[in-house]
Amino acid sequence: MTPTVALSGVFWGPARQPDILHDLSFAVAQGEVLAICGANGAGKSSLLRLLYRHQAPRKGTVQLMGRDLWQMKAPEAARVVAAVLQEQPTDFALTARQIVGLGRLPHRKGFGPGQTDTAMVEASLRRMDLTAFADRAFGTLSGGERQRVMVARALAQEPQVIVLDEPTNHLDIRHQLELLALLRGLGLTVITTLHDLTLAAEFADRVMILHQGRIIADAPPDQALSEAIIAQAFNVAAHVDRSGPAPRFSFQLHGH
Ligand SMILES: Nc1ncnc2c1ncn2[C@@H]1O[C@H](COP(=O)(O)OP(=O)(O)OP(=O)(O)O)[C@@H](O)[C@H]1O
Repeated sequence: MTPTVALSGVFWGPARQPDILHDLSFAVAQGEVLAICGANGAGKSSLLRLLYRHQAPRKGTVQLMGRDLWQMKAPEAARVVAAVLQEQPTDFALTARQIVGLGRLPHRKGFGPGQTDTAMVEASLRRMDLTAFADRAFGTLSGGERQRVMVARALAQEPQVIVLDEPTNHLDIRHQLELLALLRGLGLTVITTLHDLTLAAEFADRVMILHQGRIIADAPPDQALSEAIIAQAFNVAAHVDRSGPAPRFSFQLHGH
């Protein structure tokens, strides 16, 4: 089966500067949940930007559903891949419902929203437990509520792939677990960065570890999140206790 997302020999760097991402090759199957972990500056957000067609690779190819992402027009790519990002470049005066409605733009044919658009927006609001906040201005919502609006907007986009940058930031424990369970339950291909290794271990089918722009592990969580790999990626001494139902990670600075 054609993978949903496939990168082959991808290099990327800012204009006139050296490469930041080096020779990335991997494929993600339909419905797979991939967590990308790594230290600050490892290249996680840069990699995500290649997946939602924000920046083109310097070398190599990024394919969606077997097609080169850069051969697609932007709205076509937006019908396949939705992104939930840290920065929220939205008008704070818009209501939550209006922001979720922006997710329908790649699907709209006529001028105004049709019945399907309205139904999708309402379903996405309900799914993210946002019905009570639907008419509030985005700027008046808490950080966690805003994050849920951004996820609802991505759901309204009806994508096949959802790309998320640290989606659990700002969320309390219950909403973190709920969001990750919901993402798993969608049956979509999910590619997300996660700083929390415990959440990555519990939630992802596969964990990719980036270190200085290179993939140093790409495997099921118990293999990718080994003490040796964590030590290399984060420059700390790591201990993984696998005696319980879920792995427990503890860390120490070297020499302490
Ligand atoms: N447009 C750019 N111009 C210059 N440097 C950039 C640019 N984009 C990214 N970088 C640099 O590339 C490196 C990787 O950045 P990136 O944001 O991808 O890391 P990250 O793994 O997401 O980090 P964090 O965990 O801190 O969010 C960093 O050193 C960053 O400063």
